[in-house]
Amino acid sequence: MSKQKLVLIGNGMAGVRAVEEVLQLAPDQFDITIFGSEPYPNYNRIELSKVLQGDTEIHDITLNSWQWYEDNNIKLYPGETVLKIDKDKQIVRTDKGREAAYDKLIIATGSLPFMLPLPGADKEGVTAFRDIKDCEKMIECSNHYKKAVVIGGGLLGLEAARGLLNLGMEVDVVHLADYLMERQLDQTAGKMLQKELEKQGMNFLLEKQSEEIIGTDRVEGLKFNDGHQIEADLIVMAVGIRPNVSLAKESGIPVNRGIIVNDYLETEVPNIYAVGECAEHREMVYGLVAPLYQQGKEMAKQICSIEGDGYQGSVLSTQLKVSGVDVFSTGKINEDEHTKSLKLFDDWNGTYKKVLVDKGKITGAVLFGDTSDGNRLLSLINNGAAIEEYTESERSENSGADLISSMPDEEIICGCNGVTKGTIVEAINSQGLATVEQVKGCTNASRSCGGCKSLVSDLLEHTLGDDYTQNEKESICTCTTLSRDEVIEEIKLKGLTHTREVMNVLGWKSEEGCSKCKPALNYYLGMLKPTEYEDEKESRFVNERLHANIQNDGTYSVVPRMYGGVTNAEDLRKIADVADKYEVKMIKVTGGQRLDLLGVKKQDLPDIWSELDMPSGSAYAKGLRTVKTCVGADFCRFGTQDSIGLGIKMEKKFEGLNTPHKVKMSVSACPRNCAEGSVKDVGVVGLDGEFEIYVGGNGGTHMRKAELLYKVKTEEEVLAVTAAFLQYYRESANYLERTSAWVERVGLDQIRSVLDEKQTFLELNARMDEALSVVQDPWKEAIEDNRLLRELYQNVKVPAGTN
Ligand SMILES: Cc1cc2nc3c(=O)[nH]c(=O)nc-3n(C[C@H](O)[C@H](O)[C@H](O)COP(=O)(O)OP(=O)(O)OC[C@H]3O[C@@H](n4cnc5c(N)ncnc54)[C@H](O)[C@@H]3O)c2cc1C
Ligand SMILES: NC(=O)c1ccc[n+]([C@@H]2O[C@H](COP(=O)([O-])OP(=O)(O)OC[C@H]3O[C@@H](n4cnc5c(N)ncnc54)[C@H](O)[C@@H]3O)[C@@H](O)[C@H]2O)c1
Ligand code: SF4
Ligand code: FES
Repeated sequence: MSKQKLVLIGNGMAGVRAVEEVLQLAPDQFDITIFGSEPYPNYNRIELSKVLQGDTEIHDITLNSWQWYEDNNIKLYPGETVLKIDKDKQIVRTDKGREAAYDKLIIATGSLPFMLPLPGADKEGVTAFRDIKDCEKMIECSNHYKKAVVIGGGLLGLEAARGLLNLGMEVDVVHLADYLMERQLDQTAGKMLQKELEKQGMNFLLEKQSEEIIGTDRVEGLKFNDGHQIEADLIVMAVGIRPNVSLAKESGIPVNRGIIVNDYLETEVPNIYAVGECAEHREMVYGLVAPLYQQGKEMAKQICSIEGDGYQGSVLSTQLKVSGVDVFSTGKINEDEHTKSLKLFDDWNGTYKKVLVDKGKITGAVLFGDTSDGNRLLSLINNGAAIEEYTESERSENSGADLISSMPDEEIICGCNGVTKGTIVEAINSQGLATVEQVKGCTNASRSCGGCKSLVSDLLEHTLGDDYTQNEKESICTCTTLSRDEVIEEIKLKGLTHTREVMNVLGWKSEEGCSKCKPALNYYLGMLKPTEYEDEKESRFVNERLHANIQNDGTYSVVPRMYGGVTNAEDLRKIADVADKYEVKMIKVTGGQRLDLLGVKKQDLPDIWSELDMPSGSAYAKGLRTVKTCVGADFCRFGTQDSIGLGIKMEKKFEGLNTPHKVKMSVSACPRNCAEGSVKDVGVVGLDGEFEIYVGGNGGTHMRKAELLYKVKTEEEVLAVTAAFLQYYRESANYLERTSAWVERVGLDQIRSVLDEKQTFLELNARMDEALSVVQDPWKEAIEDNRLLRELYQNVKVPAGTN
């Protein structure tokens, strides 16, 4: 029998999850086709907040890889929009002129951000916050501008505001109501939240009605209806969303606020279903994933002709994803004439709890400061529990393992995916799961907002007991269940030599690997066998492949090496000549004391490197970037040491070294520390007759002050300690883990105990020397190798004199 054709319009979170449900129920029943306007595979929209806040990167938020579509024989048309549904012929038509016939059609077109129709809203610098494109726009803007205004003090607006603060912008939040998140919180919690966020640096303008966006081409300010106005370089509108129903409406499918569906997510047109934010069920339209995933589950049963109870509507719960602030609300949030409430307000500790009760039953809750009871209250509401069930057990006093052990099996651990304690424990026991990542793969718990990760971890600990710590590991990516340590062990044991071989032999789920594991494996293989391993350039991130940082306008930056931040007339002349000849847009002195040629065209890169005839400054590399130096004893009256000389020696020694993440160093010649050693991976500070070596500092988003590792007497000792420290870091850190995170995780005592062992110290130095023995200047290597040039820089002229 030929398969039925299932077509999905909208390659987003709700639609693709529904397809996953269908595949689970009936893997062979359908030929599946998916159309998605966005040019990506299905990604975790929720994590855009974390991308903006700097906690994760865009390439890490994919939910279903390209490979997943292939593995499930799904025809995916990314970047293709369905314009018409012909419900009589059962065909959809796209903007690329494609037609696809369906037996069953799912509409999952999501929502559109609501943009206030203010005069000036079309100016450059005004954006929504809905997709990857918006997120990139804000990140890009933060590189050039200072002042951000977020309109809307709801969940989205506050998460955007936190992200923009992290990106170094000043942030005003403009809100219509008299307290924040008035749709999710009561006034007490809303005001507590405001205080907390003000402490974090946000500025609030409440009860403000925006009237006009000011500026010429680009936004310059925002004006209110009371005449007051504020400056703005960026305006983010986060004032709610509207179901994206135009396609359905124009195709004659009945629509109210959303596309009208019954309990089985069927529209009024035969064989057409709607799910997600575009669907309206019992007059409700939802904007959170938990209800959308419940809808998908019920719809999948119906599509696969499996009897089910149908979707009955959802009790909502929300949690703000801003670090340092715990807020939770569920169900009803404000009292009325039918409700009574239990309230606990602790001004001293900054916690607030309100539980609403209607006819003896719990109907809602608002929690601030301590949200550990959140999921339990949600479960109690869902089960129609009486308030006594909550008050009689004082579980919120407990934490971690105690909290977990007192939970009944039916309590929800992951609100987004509706996964209970019982389901997770069953999966851990029956499938031998040992990590949060594996629980996620098996049950979906923690796959969406990630807010339940610590509960899942507690549950693993509770279920596995002593085995947990031994087993706890995070797999290096979703292509494998193996952790970094296990992969490295297997590479050594089995003598594996190439990334492909590692993936094959170790049973990678995806033959090609992914953007997370490929560069990591390439690094680990190179680190383990520096003299034998041939770097797989295609596995590296684009900047490292091209040896230049790509800029927001598609041009590149060129940073030649200037050891210790010292230059001379000859090098400056070459830089000036190149800048003139290739019309370099800007020459900028970097924070690491280098000269950065900005705005270089890709095809000019090899010529520029050739004409500069200077080594690469590795400003793009996961390796040593710069050694910043102060002027030191030769010129400064406070200087006790030759900081420049030592800095140059360090840079010459470690240049070109591959490390798990970028490494920045500095040398200052006295404790005034002008080269800022406290925020460097390695910061050397000269004292009279000795040097202090500080490690693990970071001046970026995750600020960390470096810690004193050792005091030593000579420059040779500085070089040897730095080599041992960096080699230990190279060998034991996870790929993409900065020294700051690694030192924090491993602990300085452990690092010292390794380096204190004389033999180990010498061995680390020897392995470092081996790694350094194969280092080549990447620019020189590229311009001397025609094949490499053609492969990497297509359309590039090959400089004269190369082979
Ligand atoms: C920054 C941010 C943070 C969030 N945080 C949370 C959170 O913490 N918790 C939570 O529960 N929810 C959160 N949400 C909401 C959650 O992401 C959404 O509820 C969810 O993504 C909705 O899924 P959906 O599939 O209905 O819509 P979407 O994910 O928007 O997917 C719809 C897709 O359909 C495509 N499309 C539309 N029309 C067509 C067409 N004609 N042809 C082809 N393709 C089309 C769109 O381009 C889009 O890719 C957040 C949202 C944002 C923006
Ligand atoms: N952590 C989470 O769960 C999370 C995070 C982000 C987004 N989301 C979801 O994304 C969707 C969009 O979020 P949202 O915050 O935009 O929607 P929202 O409707 O929850 O909040 C919008 C806020 O903007 C305010 N507002 C409306 N008009 C305004 C105006 N003219 N000036 C100033 N303020 C105005 C409203 O008072 C409201 O508080 C929602 O469905 C939300 O649930 C959820
Ligand atoms: S760190 Fe000390 S020696 Fe170096 S420039 Fe500053 S004051 Fe002078
Ligand atoms: S609660 Fe959001 S992923 Fe579990």
